[in-house]
Amino acid sequence: MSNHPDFLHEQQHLSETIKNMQQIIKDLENDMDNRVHQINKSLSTKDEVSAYVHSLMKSDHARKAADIAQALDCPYFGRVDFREDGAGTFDQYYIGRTKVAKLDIESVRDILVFDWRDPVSTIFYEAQDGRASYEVLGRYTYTGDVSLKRQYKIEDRQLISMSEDNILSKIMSRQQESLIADPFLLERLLQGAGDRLKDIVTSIRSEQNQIIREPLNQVTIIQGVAGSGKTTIGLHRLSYLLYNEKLNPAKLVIVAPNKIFLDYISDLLPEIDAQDVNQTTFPDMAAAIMQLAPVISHTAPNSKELAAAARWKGTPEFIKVMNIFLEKRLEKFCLKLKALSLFDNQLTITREQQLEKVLEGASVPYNERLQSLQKYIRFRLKNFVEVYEARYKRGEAHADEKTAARYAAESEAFDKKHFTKWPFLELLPAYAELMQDKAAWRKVKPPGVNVDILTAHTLANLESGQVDRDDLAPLCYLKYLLDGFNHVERFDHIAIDEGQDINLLEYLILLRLSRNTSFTIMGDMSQAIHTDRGLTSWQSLLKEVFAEAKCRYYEVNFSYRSAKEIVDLFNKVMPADRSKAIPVYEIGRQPVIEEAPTALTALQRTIQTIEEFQSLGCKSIGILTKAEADSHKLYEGLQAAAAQLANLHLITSSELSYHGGITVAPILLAKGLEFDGVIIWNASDRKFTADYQDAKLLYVAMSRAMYYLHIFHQGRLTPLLKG
Ligand SMILES: Nc1ncnc2c1ncn2[C@@H]1O[C@H](COP(=O)(O)OP(=O)(O)OP(=O)(O)O)[C@@H](O)[C@H]1O
Repeated sequence: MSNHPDFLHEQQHLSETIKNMQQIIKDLENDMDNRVHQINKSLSTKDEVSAYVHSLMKSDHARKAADIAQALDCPYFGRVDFREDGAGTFDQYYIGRTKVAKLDIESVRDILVFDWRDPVSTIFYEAQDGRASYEVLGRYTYTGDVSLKRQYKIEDRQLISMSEDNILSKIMSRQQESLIADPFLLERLLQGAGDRLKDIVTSIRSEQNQIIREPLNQVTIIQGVAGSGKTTIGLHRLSYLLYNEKLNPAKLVIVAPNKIFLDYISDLLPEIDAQDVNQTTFPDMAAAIMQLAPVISHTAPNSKELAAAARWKGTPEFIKVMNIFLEKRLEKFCLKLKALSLFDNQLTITREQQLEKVLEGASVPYNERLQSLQKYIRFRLKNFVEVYEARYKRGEAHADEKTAARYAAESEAFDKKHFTKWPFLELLPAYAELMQDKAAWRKVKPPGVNVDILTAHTLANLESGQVDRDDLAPLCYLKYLLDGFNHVERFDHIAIDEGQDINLLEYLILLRLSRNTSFTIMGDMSQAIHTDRGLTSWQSLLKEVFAEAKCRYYEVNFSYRSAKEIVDLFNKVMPADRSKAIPVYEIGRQPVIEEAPTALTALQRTIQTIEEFQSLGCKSIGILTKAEADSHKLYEGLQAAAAQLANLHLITSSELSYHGGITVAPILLAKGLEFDGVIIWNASDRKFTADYQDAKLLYVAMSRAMYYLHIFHQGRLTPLLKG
């Protein structure tokens, strides 16, 4: 560190860089001033000048100057020395959060600091064993030797420490050795959870870097164990794509599981220049697609039959029922079509002509087919009336004013009457009708689903003015079949977090919103804890939705969140065939499993454990329950029994923001979040049976903890934690 032989040299380099940066800021500002000066002469009015100045301030120069000024405190965090094969000397590349370059770049030396997203920076993240390569524009590859990879800690423009440790190879090869090989990574991992997710640009691992830099127009799937950095990598990937592909952030969207999660990632996005990317949840997206916002009932299915029905509603099989229903509707309409004869039989629109309009085009939405015929008929009528009027105005024989007026009235009357009974379909009534179309259901026969229960439940819901969460996907798809998606925005890239909880039908909808089948999907099949929705495997997604697409599948198994002691315990909960998480650091304190004989003792011990965690330095503590109702009760209990606990919050399905501090939450809603310490309220055998579903829930709960984990059980301990 400070006794490193190069420390002084690096200190000098840092102060020179800072001086140069200040000069660059001045140059950029002077350049802007000069331009204003020049333009002052050529623009005539004050308004024109101020409009120009305004646009200049928003220009690249102004943004660059602001970015560089912001980077002055810590211009870079790494350096890599690289010599391209065939070249004579090693070049030094300093890597930071923002590119710092002179106004006129003549050689690579004029770039003082490379942005972490620049192609060359990949060497810093991936250099191993003295060789590395990077690719530019997906076409040119540069390979060569790396003689040095250095990491710096710089604060307030001062070099605090530096290190040349390259960890990943050590982590991978270590078995019995110490887990911690990289002091910078360790320091970062021990910083604590804080209130929100943080950026990792200074410590991106090689395996993560590869995923971040995958090409844009493909489906990139990241399957990763709990805490492996999926969310973090996915969001850094968006930043990378925005920077390198020059995308418009408004054309990117993050689909997250809930609003709390969006709040949780909200600090990270501006840090990596991705704050303008759209952020949404599937229900919000669905409201925009459906152009209505029905009340969504959030109660989970209360019987096996309803759970099976809810699951089935998310499969592409449902589209078959919709298609049969709509085809029948269309057929009935077509059968009723008759030739039209108007204006003293001078205008005839044959049945064939009408059929041609209705059946034109392969994938035209149902309502659009009817509209297209309606437009055609209206056009023919209007055209006839206008031509007749023109004829009489020109004084042609057999055309007179009175008849022209009669024809105009006939046309108007026809228009008023003819279309009134046409079977245009509105979304919710159509969905209700579909539920009652027994013949369509008979044709499809959903396997393992009791159709009577499914349809009766859905109809009862619709009658009471609400729909289930699981109806959103079929409703969106029905909207697509009825009216198309022209009213909805298309995206250049869609990033989905907790992708295992999105079902196939939802994916098919998202696919229709994507311009180039460009997706980043992050998820963990071991965390698929919804009984009524989600994927059964990534393979099914690849086969049923992305069969035509270019796909890249990654598995990440290092767990950066939880200390080894916690990872070892949550690994045990999962069935043997599931990928195990590999820890990267340990803290020397085992998780505690403790019986609390009564709910009252559990409450008292929970309060003591919170205080103990706080005395150990925990800033964020999660107290997790299996059911949402238990969270409510516990929260009230804590408020009543421990008024001294400051910053205590309850997360519920209707809560929109995450506050940090002490959080009481049902496991389902704590998904994706992390805490310095976690208390599991009751891991008894009655709450968590040996069932796989319960194992996944417990796995999610335990893996929210970074350093400390305390598990209470009222009654016998769950078999999942025994032995
Ligand atoms: N390369 C890294 N350097 C430092 N910290 C990292 C790195 N990768 C991941 N982390 C940290 O690991 C923690 C877990 O990351 P993240 O929440 O993205 O994981 P996840 O796989 O999405 O988790 P889960 O599926 O359990 O919700 C975060 O605190 C993140 O900052």
